[in-house]
Amino acid sequence: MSQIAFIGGGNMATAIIGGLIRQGEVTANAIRVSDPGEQQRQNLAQSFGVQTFADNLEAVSEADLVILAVKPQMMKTVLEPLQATLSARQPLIISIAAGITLANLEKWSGCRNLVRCMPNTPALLGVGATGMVASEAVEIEQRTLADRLMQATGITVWLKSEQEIDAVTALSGSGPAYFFLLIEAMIESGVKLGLSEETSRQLALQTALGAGQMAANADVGPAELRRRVTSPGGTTERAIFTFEGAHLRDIVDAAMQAANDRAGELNRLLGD
Ligand SMILES: NC(=O)C1=CN([C@@H]2O[C@H](COP(=O)(O)OP(=O)(O)OC[C@H]3O[C@@H](n4cnc5c(N)ncnc54)[C@H](OP(=O)(O)O)[C@@H]3O)[C@@H](O)[C@H]2O)C=CC1
Ligand SMILES: O=C(O)[C@@H]1CCC=N1
Repeated sequence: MSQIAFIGGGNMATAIIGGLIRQGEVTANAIRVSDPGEQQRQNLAQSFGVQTFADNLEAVSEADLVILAVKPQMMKTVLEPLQATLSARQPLIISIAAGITLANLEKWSGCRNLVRCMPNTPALLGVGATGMVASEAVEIEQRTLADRLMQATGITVWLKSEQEIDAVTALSGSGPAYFFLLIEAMIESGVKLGLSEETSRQLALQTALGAGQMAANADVGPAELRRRVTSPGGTTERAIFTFEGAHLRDIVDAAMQAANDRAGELNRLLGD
């Protein structure tokens, strides 16, 4: 592959570029990033040695693969001025934007070879999770290429249909924030119970890490792992009873439904 262009050099682009370079999947001089922020461009150039541009057209002009990493609300505005160049070159396009459908991406870019991905921020550490779906025109070699690129940031899962990607956004795309919220709340409660901020933070973070690693590596499911912590008549039982009494599962369900619905709205807001 000769050149990869990133349109938008923010949080997720940085995470993916970091993964690609760390894994040796792509060399820095094959990566071109466009972003309006001068500071952002400088940071990317300094951290990774990639080529940066203020002008999107310059970034995509020689690219065989274009990764769209701007906010969903910007997508139409960003793609329409690039349409003539993109439709003439027909690069593989990978969009990581929440909500924006393959149909709209095709309409605005003039490209048929499209992959929609939903990564998440742990991609920064190589432990990301990405859901993926491709348009019908995408050839097997292009699917393999997209898969290899995203695997540089963690695991990939190919979805049965595009309809599933909003659910992936609600689960793993936004999901890190749910766990961070729980960690924040646990730290605050630890302090209320008399621990120092530092002790509470240290213990909450290590507990999150340990629980995540156990859940990922155990040969039993999370319900059984929870049961093993919960001594009959003990402390965990009281805490879980409190969570269930406050309908934690319904709260999680409502939150994920809201995230899923918002993904659809982000696409509809941009209209045709
Ligand atoms: N953050 C996350 O956890 C995840 C995000 N995503 C998706 O990734 C995409 C990017 O999100 P994220 O990285 O968080 O957002 P960021 O705001 O960090 O990155 C977007 C970047 O695009 C730049 N930008 C704005 N306008 C243009 C333009 N016209 N041309 C080129 N670049 C432009 C922004 O610059 P400036 O800031 O100056 O406007 C910014 O640096 C979104 O579509 C989001 O849905 C997907 C999965 C997870
Ligand atoms: O909040 C958002 O819209 C993006 C998509 C998934 C995570 N962050």
